[in-house]
Amino acid sequence: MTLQLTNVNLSYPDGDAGRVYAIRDASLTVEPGKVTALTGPSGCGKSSVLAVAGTLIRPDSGSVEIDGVQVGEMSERDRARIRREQIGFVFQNDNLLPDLTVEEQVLLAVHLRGERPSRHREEARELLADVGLAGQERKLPGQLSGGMRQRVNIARALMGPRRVLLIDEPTSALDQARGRAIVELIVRLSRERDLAALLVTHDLATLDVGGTDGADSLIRMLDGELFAQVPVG
Ligand SMILES: Nc1ncnc2c1ncn2[C@@H]1O[C@H](COP(=O)(O)OP(=O)(O)OP(=O)(O)O)[C@@H](O)[C@H]1O
Repeated sequence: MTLQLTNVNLSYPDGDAGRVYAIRDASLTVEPGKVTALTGPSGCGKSSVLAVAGTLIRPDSGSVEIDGVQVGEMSERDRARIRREQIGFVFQNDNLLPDLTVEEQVLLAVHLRGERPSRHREEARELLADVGLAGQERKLPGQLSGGMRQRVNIARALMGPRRVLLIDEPTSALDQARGRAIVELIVRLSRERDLAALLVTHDLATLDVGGTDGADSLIRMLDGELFAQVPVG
């Protein structure tokens, strides 16, 4: 499903009646099965773009569409449903709960949707095997490496019928080789599952943009503006 932002503007209140303009007239399209990387200096607005794309924040103006459906104009209740059912989030910090096993972390996503986790055990196991964690299902996060924890995070984000994957700095805690492996995993899963993936990163060395295992395109962001969606070869 295509993710499309068109002419999005976003500002936050900033002290006495001032505003800080985090996103300025930004448009981008992420096609299903493609990974678009978004990069730029700290504070340029990258996380704000993810928050708008993920229906966590309503923009001041402009539209957000998932598969042609305007999500910006939906009620908060419908936006929350879209978020639960269609959008997978992977954040910088893995947010894993220390007392839950790897399998339980992944099944938590199902539980939060109000479904019975026991019905999804097989799906969770297959997903964990797919991200390279077969045999690790009963481990606790404290027993895993940083790269393995990020894989759990990715598996959790993919539980259920996802269409869009939003990823914030997934490699910041990893060395370059492990970071590259995580980006390759995100690319492979996005292709296999036909997900529109938007990946924020500072870590250009892990992207291999235009390569067979790398991101499909790269957008640069500066002071709230997006520049050139480049399909680099
Ligand atoms: N809740 C908020 N209230 C006020 N200002 C905010 C808020 N969130 C972000 N900002 C401001 O909006 C601008 C964009 O922030 P954002 O976090 O989107 O940037 P970023 O590129 O993701 O930064 P980083 O790479 O450091 O995470 C910054 O000037 C920031 O200070």
